Amino acid sequence: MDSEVELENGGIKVDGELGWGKSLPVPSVQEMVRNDSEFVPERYIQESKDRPLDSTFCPKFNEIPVIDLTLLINGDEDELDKLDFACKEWGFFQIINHGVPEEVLGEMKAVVADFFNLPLEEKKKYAMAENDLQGYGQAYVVSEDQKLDWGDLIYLMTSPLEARNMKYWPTTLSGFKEAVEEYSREIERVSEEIMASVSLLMGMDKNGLKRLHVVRKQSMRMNYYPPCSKPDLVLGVSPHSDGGSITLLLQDDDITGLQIRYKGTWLPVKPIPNALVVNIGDVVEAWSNGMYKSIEHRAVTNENKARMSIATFVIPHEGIELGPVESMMQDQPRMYKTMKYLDYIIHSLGRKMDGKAHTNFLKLENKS
Ligand SMILES: O=C(O)CCC(=O)C(=O)O
Ligand SMILES: [Fe+2]
Repeated sequence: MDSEVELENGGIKVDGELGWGKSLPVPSVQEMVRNDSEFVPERYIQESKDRPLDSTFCPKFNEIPVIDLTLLINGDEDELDKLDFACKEWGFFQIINHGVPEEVLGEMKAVVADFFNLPLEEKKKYAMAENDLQGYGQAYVVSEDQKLDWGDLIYLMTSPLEARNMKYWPTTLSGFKEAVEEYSREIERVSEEIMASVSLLMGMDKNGLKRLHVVRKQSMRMNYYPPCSKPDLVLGVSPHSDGGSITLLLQDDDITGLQIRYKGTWLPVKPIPNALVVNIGDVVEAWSNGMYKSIEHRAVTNENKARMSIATFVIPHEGIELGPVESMMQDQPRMYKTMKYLDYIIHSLGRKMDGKAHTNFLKLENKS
């Protein structure tokens, strides 16, 4: 099948290929800052309502739950209850005792830093092509006058092997491929453990979520946020929710940048060294009939220091029919439609991220 689908952003999706959308080319923020560390062009200055509030305005420093993965694996009921609460109330939690060796985390951060430290000409060899979201560049840029994020990224499909496009992998960079592969395997194990517990909580056997994916895919978005002379006016990543099933984020230990929308206010997620931040994506929100929420989040920048983060997305096969599972419709009515996941991806990728707006597409009318 190779029917073409026109995207709102002007890209063309050919069914059966991986190019699901495209993002317009934008300048490298890192390069801009290297040339002039003071200047912030108009295109990066957010409308007043979207600007990060000064952190001293944050009403209360609530902390997202911390889950001990080893306890969870050992069948600890209290930890499972904590996970249930974390998924319902927060959609976000940090995991500790996850068993990923510190060296693997360290290597991963080091190769990502090495990549962004390459000269621009070198990085451009891995630039996103037309009609592709993999590679070095930006995501969700669909018009010339939309506000831009203060960051650069490289996005790669990491698993399964056939989904990789090695032309975007900086394989000449010593140790990059090895570090990504090792980290990818570890994250796969950790995500399976989390999904096994979430499956139980959703009234399925522990392989329930695994089966629903049909084929589990994994991709990584490696973000680099240069320092910004006006951090109160820009955003590193605009508000969005993640379109996969779950996301596992590795972030710098010493710089707070990630914020989640919690009861209408933006709360910072304070890094715990060597922990992973996990969040529920749109797919689990739909499967759980809205019980577990895919929470809106964003990243802010820092005046003095660059920040890096590595988001690993677990994604089901694009051919699945996405909709609530039976066990989640016993005590409450169906809140979400059933739709082909590919149609949802095309819908989400074809527009600028606007918080959670795109997930309304998944909901039945009049259900919010
Ligand atoms: O940098 C961060 O903390 C957030 C990144 C993120 O949300 C993403 O890549 O989807
Ligand atoms: Fe995200």
